[in-house]
Parts: sequence; structure tokens; C-alpha cells
Amino acid sequence: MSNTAEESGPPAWRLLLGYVRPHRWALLGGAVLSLMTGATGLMLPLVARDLIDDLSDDRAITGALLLMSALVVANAVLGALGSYVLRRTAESVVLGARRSLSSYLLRLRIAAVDRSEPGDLMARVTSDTTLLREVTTDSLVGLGTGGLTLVATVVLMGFVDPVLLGVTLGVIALAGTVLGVIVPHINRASRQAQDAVGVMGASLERVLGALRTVKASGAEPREERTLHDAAQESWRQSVRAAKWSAAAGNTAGLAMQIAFITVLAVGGARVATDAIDIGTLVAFLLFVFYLMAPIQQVVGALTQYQTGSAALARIQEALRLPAEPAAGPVRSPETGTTPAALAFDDVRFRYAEDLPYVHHGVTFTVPAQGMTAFVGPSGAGKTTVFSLIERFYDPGSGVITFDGRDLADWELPRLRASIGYVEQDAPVLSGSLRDNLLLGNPEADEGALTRVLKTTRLDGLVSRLPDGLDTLVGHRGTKLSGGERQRVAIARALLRRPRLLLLDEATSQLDAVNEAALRETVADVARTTTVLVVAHRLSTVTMADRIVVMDAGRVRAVGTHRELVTADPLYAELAATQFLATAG
Ligand SMILES: Nc1ncnc2c1ncn2[C@@H]1O[C@H](COP(=O)(O)OP(=O)(O)OP(=O)(O)O)[C@@H](O)[C@H]1O
Repeated sequence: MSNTAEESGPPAWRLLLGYVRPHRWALLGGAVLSLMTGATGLMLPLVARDLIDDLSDDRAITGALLLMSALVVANAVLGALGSYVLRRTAESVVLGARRSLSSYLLRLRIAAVDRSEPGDLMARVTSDTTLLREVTTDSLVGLGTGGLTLVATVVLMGFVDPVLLGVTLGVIALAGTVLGVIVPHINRASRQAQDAVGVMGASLERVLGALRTVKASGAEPREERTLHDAAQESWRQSVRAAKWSAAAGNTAGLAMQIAFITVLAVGGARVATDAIDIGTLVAFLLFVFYLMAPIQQVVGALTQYQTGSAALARIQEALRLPAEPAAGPVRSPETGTTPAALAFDDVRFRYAEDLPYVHHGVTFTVPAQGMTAFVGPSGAGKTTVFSLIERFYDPGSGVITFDGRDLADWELPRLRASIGYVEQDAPVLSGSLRDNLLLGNPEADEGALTRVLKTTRLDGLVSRLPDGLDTLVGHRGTKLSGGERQRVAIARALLRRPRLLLLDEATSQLDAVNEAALRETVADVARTTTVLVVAHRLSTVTMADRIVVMDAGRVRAVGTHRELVTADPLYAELAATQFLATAG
């Protein structure tokens, strides 16, 4: 994802307000508590001045001392309560952002996922959202409460001595100009640091997703270098951000020291000329001292905001990726439904604008019920047919109809609820065997589960496993064999009781016994359901009711095995070489 997208979106503060809006009352409560904390602190110099006056006039100081003690205790209690409320609210803002972002990512269009790095998307949900925590408390509240305390302090200082206030404001204005130069640097560095965290996430996902291959290829040192480079880049940019943040913090600190010394010098001169008394000077110096906290708070808020707005830009970038419309879950399966009919009419499709067409006018019809096999050389566009039926992508032109109705007119969840899809690489998700089987139909009863386990010959495996169906299968099902993974994927699709079963046959071979059993199962299913299979085995094509021969994105022939062997030279060649080679 490019950095340029961030420029076209709404400003970061508006996005932040969007996340904060649901928690505005809690945030306001926390801010009020912080303000009250500030106010109790602000009253202390005034009471101190009274105390000094009482001392100079030989009056009792008990009242002033008691008031000061009460203020100190109130300050501590209100401060703790305020910080808890704010922190809790900030966590709620993070939660809201994580929820909306993760829901959105699940709805992403497959084309958008093709263009993204999953590891980078993960970093946006985990790492970038975390940065919103600080931006909510430190920035929003810091800017609000710090700003208000600052204004209140300045007003009070004006009452105490306007001349000394002028001196103080002069120094602060100078520091403000320097800060204006520093702050944009923090934003840039923070953005680059977060981008580097995203790159690191992507590299980690790449390596951990294929660790066996990486090890078998002896590629650890190179992959290690890529990971280290990304970590180093994140460090470099974070250090750059830290450098500018430190410069900002110290500029504010230095300004206050200068203000303190200047006030002391100018104030001392004013005391010497009797323009003000010593109590006023002490009170003013205490105000300068108290000014430090809100100023540091406002500067901290501004610097923190830069980091937060960089993270917000990355979150927003993910939220701008094309997604499918949000829709409620559909009950699956729809009981008592009939097999589906399907047709492609002159479908042209390419995966992206800058890629060549994969389908150049594909046309075929599949009646309800029975088995249709798709065959053709590698890259002919067979799997793409399935991706278009599932509406992972939409065709560039032409029409695909499901039960005579344009796919584009189907509500996506309803369409997908009618289809069972077994991908070629039979993905199995981390979790238990049961979780995997029920993924497509969590409401399937034990009876259906037992039947499907039997037809896919998984019952033997389940009875062998110590925890049976509750056995954990590991990341991507690594604890299962390739053949077992395939059978789990088929069982999962069958449990959905689909109206249309899409089976992308694995090129790797199942053992003969399991293959024969699965063939029987698929033939059985085809008696009540429409089955489409991308076939890599002769045994599959010979039992198909019709075969669609695809070549270079076109349908070149349709017929039965017997018809095609004589009528289509490509099919004859495939049957003689590719299929026979895997027929066993
Ligand atoms: N997500 C994608 N993005 C870009 N190009 C893709 C994508 N998926 C597939 N392709 C390209 O589209 C073409 C057709 O791919 P497809 O998977 O449909 O072929 P196939 O006939 O199923 O091949 P095989 O028999 O090897 O599985 C190939 O050239 C492939 O490189």
C-alpha cells in the first residue's frame, strides 16, 4: 500500500474524532477530573501567597496550612481517578478501532487481498491501533486540559502582574516558533517507523508461513537479513522520531527555565523599585513553575498526535481497500433446496488492469444436478472459473448466471451459502478437527458429522486420535497428512449440504483406496447436487457427465470422455499423458 493514499483521505484529527465519538462522555468526565486536578494545583500558589502574607503580618497560619493539605490530597485523588477514567476510555477507543478494522479486513475483496501483504494488514490491526491509546489520552485530553489549564494559569498570572506575564509570554512565543518547525518531522519519522513495522510483519508472515520450505532451501540467513533490515529501519525511524520528540520536549523545558530566570530578574528589579511586593513575586514564580506542567502536556500532546496521526493514516488506508458489502450471516445450509444450474456467457476477465486477460470469452452451461469436469493445461483458467462463481472477483464483461439469475444480483452471503468449495491446496485452519469440519456449517448435527466422516473415510483417523474430533491440527493443519487435509476439506464442504459443489482436485495423489472412496462419494453427491470439478485424474473425468476442455482462457470443446477422445486432439493428448500419468 502506498503512502500517497493518505494525502487523499480526511485529516487525521477527524478520523480520531470518529473513533472517540462513542466515548465522548467518558472522555469528557476524565477531562473534567483532570481539569479539577489542575485547578486544585493552581489554587496552591494563591494559598501559599496568603500563608506568606499571614506570616509577615504575624497572623495564625493554621487555616492556610489546612487548606493547602486538603488541596494536596484532593489533587492526588482527583488525579488518580481522572487518569483511570482516561486510560479506560483510551482502551475502549483502541477496542473500537480493532473491532471495526478486523471486521473490515474479513470483508475485503480478494482482489484487494491479492495486492496487500497479510502481515502488514495484521500490523495495522495490532500495532497501529495500539498507538491510538496514547493519542486519545495524551493528545486529545492533554490538548484540552493542558490548554485550558494553560489559559487559566495565564489569566491568573495576568491578575498577579501583567508585566511579568508579558515577559513569560514572549519567551513562550519564541519556543512555539521553534516547535512549529520540529513537529512535522515527528510525523514523517513516525509514519516511516510504522511502515517498517508493517514490512516486518509481512516478512515474518512470509517466513513463518513457509518455514519448512525456507529451512529446506537453506534460506534462513537471507530471510533473517530481510527481517533484521525491517527491524533496523523501524528502529532508525523511531529513533529519529524520538530525537525530534526530545528536541520538542526540551525546547519547552528550556523555554520555561528561561522564563523562570527572566521573571526572577525582571521581578527582582520590580520588587527593588517597589512596583510589586515579594509575595507577588513568589506567587508569580510559583505560577511559572505550575505553567511547566500544562506546557509539557500541550507539547507532549502535539508530539504524540504526530505518531497517532501516522498510525491513523495507516488504519484509514486499510479501511479504504475495496470490500464486500456488510451483510448479516445467512443460515446454512438451506434445507430442502434443489441443485443449482450455472452458465457462463462470453465472460472476459483479468485479475488486474495491468495484467493480461485470463478468460477471453468463456461460454458454457451446466444443468442442475450431475457432474461437470473442467480439464485443460496448467494456467488455462480452470480455477479462475471457480473464483468467479464464488464472486471472489467480478468478470470484466459477459454474464454468469446461477439458477438463471445474474450473479451480480445475488446477495453475496446467500450465494455463497449455496456453494461448497474445496480449494486445490485444501486449506485447514489452526484449531481442532471439529472446528475445521464445522467451519462452513456450525449447526450440523452429530449424525451428519458421523455420516460425512464415514464417506470421506476420516472416521478411522478420528478414532485413532487420542482427543478424537477435538484434536488440534496445528497451524494450517500441519499435524495432518496431505491426503487427510484434502479429505477434511471435502468433508467440510459436504457438511454444508451445498446446492453446488466446487471441487478443485488436488494434483497430488490420494492413496488408491481413499481415492476410490472419495470418487464414490462425489458420484453420490452428484446424484442430488451439481458438482463442478477441476479434474486432474482420468478416473474423475471418465465418470463425469460432461467435460469442459479449456485452453488459454477459452472453452475449446464440451462432451463426454468417449466423445472428446476422438473429437478433440488436445483432450486426447491430455488423456494420454497428463491424466494417465496420475491415474495410478
Ligand atoms: N490472484 C491472481 N492474480 C493474478 N493472476 C492470477 C491469479 N490467480 C491466477 N492467476 C493467473 O491466471 C491464470 C489462470 O490461472 P488458473 O489458476 O485459473 O489456472 P488453472 O487452469 O486452474 O491452472 P492449474 O491447472 O495449474 O491449477 C494463470 O496464468 C495464473 O498465473
